[in-house]
Formats: sequence, C-alpha cells, structure tokens
Amino acid sequence: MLQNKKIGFIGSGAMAEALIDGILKANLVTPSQIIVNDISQNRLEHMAGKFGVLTTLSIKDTVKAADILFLTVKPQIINGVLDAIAPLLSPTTLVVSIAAGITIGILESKLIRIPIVRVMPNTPVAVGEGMSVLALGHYAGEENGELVLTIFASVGRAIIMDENAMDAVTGLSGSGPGYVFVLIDALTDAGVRVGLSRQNSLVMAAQTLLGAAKMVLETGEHPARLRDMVTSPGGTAIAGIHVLEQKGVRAALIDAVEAATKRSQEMGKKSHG
Ligand SMILES: NC(=O)C1=CN([C@@H]2O[C@H](COP(=O)(O)OP(=O)(O)OC[C@H]3O[C@@H](n4cnc5c(N)ncnc54)[C@H](OP(=O)(O)O)[C@@H]3O)[C@@H](O)[C@H]2O)C=CC1
Ligand SMILES: O=C(O)[C@@H]1CCC=N1
Repeated sequence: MLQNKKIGFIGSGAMAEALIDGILKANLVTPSQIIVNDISQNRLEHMAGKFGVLTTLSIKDTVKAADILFLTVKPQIINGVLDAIAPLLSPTTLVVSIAAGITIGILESKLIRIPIVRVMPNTPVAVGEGMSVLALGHYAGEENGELVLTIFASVGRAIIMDENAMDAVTGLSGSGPGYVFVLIDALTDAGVRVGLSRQNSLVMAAQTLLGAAKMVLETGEHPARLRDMVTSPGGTAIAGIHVLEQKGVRAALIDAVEAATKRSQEMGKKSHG
C-alpha cells in the first residue's frame, strides 16, 4: 500500500521522531521513503543519524517529494506553514495534520480542495503502542482514510471518529502519556521512600501500569471489578486506595483531562483569529 510512496514531515520534533521510530520498527516503509524538514540543522542531523532518513532545510523540496505530507509543527506556527505549503502542493498530495486544536476547517481554509486527514496520536507510537484517532477532511476519500489508518494501526491502535471528539481525544489519549509518566515517576519515588532501590522501583512501577492496562484491554472487565480482585478485605490494597480517594486522585485526573480538552479548544479558536 505504501510501496514507492514518499512520506514527508514538516517539523521534526518529539512527535515526528516518535512516529518515524514506530513506522520504521513496523517495517511499514524504508528510511529512504521518509523525508524530514525542520528549521534546525541540528535536529535534521539527529534524525538522519538515528534513522537514516532523508533530511532537508527546504520546505519546498519536502512538499514536492511527498505523496503523504505530515504537518508535525506546533499549532502556534501552523498558519505560517500552511501559507508556505499551499502554493507548492499538488492536488493529490495527502496532508496529515497532527496539530492539537487545529480543525479541519482551519486546514481546508488554507489548503483549498486538498485531501486532509486530521489525527491525534500519542508518543507511545514510538514503541508500537500508540493510540491515534483520525478525522477525515471533506476532500479525503475512503482510500485516503484507509491509508492513514494503516500507518497509525501499524504503531498501535487507530480509529476513525467524528472531528467533534478531537479536543476530548487530545485531553485524554493525546496528552495522556504525560499524566501516566507523572504517575510512574511518583510511584517510583514512593518505592524509594519505602526502601526499594530506584532502579527496581521504576521497573515495578512501569510494569504494574503496563500489566494493569493489559488486563483491562484483554479481559474486557470493568476496571472497578479488576480493582475489587486486588483488594482483600482488611488488606493492604484497600488501605492504599483509601488514601487515593481521600486525596482526590480520581477527581484530579478528571480535572486534568478537562483542562487539557479546554486548552485544545482554545488553541483552535486562537488559530482561527
Ligand atoms: N508531543 C506529543 O505528545 C504530541 C504532539 N502532537 C502535536 O504534534 C505537533 C508537534 O509537537 P511536538 O513534536 O511535541 O513539538 P516539537 O516542538 O517537539 O516539534 C516541532 C518541530 O518543528 C520545528 N519547527 C518550528 N518551525 C518550523 C518551520 N517553520 N518549519 C519546519 N519545522 C519547524 C521545531 O523547531 P524549534 O524547536 O527550533 O522551534 C521543532 O523541531 C504539535 O502540533 C502537537 O500539537 C500531537 C499529539 C501528541
Ligand atoms: O501538549 C500538547 O499540546 C501536545 C498535544 C497532545 C500532547 N502534547
């Protein structure tokens, strides 16, 4: 499906790196099918050294070479990038934007009649465990959707949803690895506090999150039922959970997702103005 197709990236920061890492590990394409653009020569040298991909400081060369063009720059500068690429795009180039908050409406107002897929992925695509949600633009056909779904499904789970869900998706799965890394770091500190080595504690914390997540996905059981299986009457787990409830951890997580969702909404409004 992706044979002989060139994939371009405008912006080669954290998310482009994670995505390229994942799609190369999945053997979806070869490094010579990927061309990466950035304003920083240092970043390009890093990407060429790490992955063996083609790199260029020229946005024009990237757009001209790409069959599929990923927009992986910050939302704050996307307007300038859209203005730069609009006159260079061929009508058959498929544009994939992962910019948080940037709606298909904003993208299509600058890239007239271009097939566009908006995606909200997350950084675990780097290790084949991403969660990506796609929304199709008005000029993206079914085959465009299938192609982008194939790319993101090769690096984790990928689903197509209505664009209306995108801010909430950004608040939950797009930003979610950030919350989980904080949890893992905190659990590691906790292990150290009760006398474990930092090294052991980190592995225990991360593996515990991984195992619990896998149980939810593989058993299909409600998380509350799985939690009940851990809590022996009068035992240790319920003593710990009691503290989490007292400290409002559940409400803090709900508030965090809500705050990130609102931020995504604001970023979209600012770019429109
Ligand atoms: N990080 C994440 O977990 C996720 C990010 N996203 C989205 O992905 C996009 C990229 O995020 P992220 O990778 O974290 O951001 P980064 O800042 O790490 O990457 C953006 C890169 O683009 C470069 N850049 C800036 N201006 C230009 C330009 N005019 N042309 C080409 N390159 C340019 C930046 O250089 P410099 O740093 O020198 O400015 C930087 O290297 C954002 O829109 C974000 O919303 C979506 C899902 C998850
Ligand atoms: O923080 C951000 O804006 C990006 C979008 C989702 C995750 N990181």
